[in-house]
Amino acid sequence: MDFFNVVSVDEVKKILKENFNNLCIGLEEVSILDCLDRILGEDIISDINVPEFSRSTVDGYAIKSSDSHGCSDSLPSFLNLIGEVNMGESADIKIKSGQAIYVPTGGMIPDGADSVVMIEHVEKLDDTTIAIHRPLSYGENIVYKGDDIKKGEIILKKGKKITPQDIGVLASLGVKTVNVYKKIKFYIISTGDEIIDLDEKLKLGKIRDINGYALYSLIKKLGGEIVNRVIVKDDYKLLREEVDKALNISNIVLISGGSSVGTRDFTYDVINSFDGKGVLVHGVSIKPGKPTLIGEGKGKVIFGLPGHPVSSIIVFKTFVEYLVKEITGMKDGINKTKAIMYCNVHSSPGKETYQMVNLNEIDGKLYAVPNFGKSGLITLLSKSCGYVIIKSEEEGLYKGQEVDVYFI
Ligand SMILES: Nc1nc2c(c(=O)[nH]1)N[C@H]1C(S)=C(S)[C@@H](COP(=O)(O)OP(=O)(O)OC[C@H]3O[C@@H](n4cnc5c(N)ncnc54)[C@H](O)[C@@H]3O)O[C@H]1N2
Ligand code: MOO
Repeated sequence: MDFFNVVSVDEVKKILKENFNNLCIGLEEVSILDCLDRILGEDIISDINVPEFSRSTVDGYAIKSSDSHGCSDSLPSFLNLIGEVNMGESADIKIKSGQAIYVPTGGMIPDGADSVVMIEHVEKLDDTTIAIHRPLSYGENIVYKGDDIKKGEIILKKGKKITPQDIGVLASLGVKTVNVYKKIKFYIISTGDEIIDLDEKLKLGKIRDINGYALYSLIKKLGGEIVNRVIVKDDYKLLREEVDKALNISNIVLISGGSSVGTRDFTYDVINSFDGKGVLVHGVSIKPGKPTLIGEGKGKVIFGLPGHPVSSIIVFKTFVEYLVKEITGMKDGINKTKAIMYCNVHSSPGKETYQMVNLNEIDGKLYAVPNFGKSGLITLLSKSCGYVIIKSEEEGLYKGQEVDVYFI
């Protein structure tokens, strides 16, 4: 007998996409100094070329490269030095064949020049004559106008998680503020008569709130905002009151514990008690994490995460992160690596199994070494760097098989 109406991981993702993809969180304008790790809410299109003028990458003499062709130590090219370009100023001087102009690193390349010979490769014979001993190719030591960024180019795409180097790009364009997605507001509720907070005295039968703190940190890492973190007793009325409050001030409510079908598991009934679609998912063919609940109330998302710490974290990573990425179009780069299975691992067919692993480098090859343990043990995760996913139709993974290791 099964009290759950179990659906697959892919079905859950489909349900999330269909029901919450349009969850409106809106955009806000922030200074580029405050936009690190935020999700860009607009394409950034350059309205200038960067650089706006061709620049020298060395201290040297701007010349026509053809004037250096064929020269050597024994047969130098002699050029007429006609002036210099000042840093930060326009080079309103033009060179012809047989002429050279001094240019500092970053200085503007004068019209007519197509290369810069470094001062170490030049012999200055007098104030108006230099000798070049090695030939230069066309474009040598020059960054051309628009080489970095072209006018009209989409240089940063909507959905990108903004990095320090992106902020450098924005500065190069003279962009002072950008539109980013507002931080998704999360409300974390840990339920259970046995759960106590860190400052309470630990008595037999009680355990500390692990999930509240781990979820708090996962949300921060994901770029969300935590509006509140509370512990609520196993009491329908108290839990309903707290969720009601949460739905009014957050976008996503996370309730950990009480998601199963025990006599003191109230999350299911609480989710169904609000205006809205109520429970959409109760039970996922995933291990750990089977008793997961997902629902909608007052237009907001409610996740009932299983109480066991490993399960709640895996479910967060699998579904909450997925939803946040769907809503914001967030692309945050590579979060996995290829490795070789160190040994055989069995799974529970019919369930997508998340097997914790560590990465070990042996003879230059990266191995995924499994860590075994129960989903109630938080150290199973802290001792692991990630997990491998065994699909529900597979019976396990084989020693030597190539796998993807997802970082936690
Ligand atoms: N009859 C069945 N019982 C259970 C099933 C099942 O299929 N049939 N599934 C088991 C699985 S798998 C899990 S996971 C748990 C999930 O149950 P709940 O979500 O209702 O969680 P609780 O019963 O409240 O707690 C489970 C466990 O986790 C500890 N816990 C809860 N919250 C926290 C927290 N914030 N920090 C640290 N630890 C927490 C709690 O003390 C329990 O030990 O259901 C199984 N049962
Ligand atoms: O699935 Mo439970 O979530 O194994 O511990």
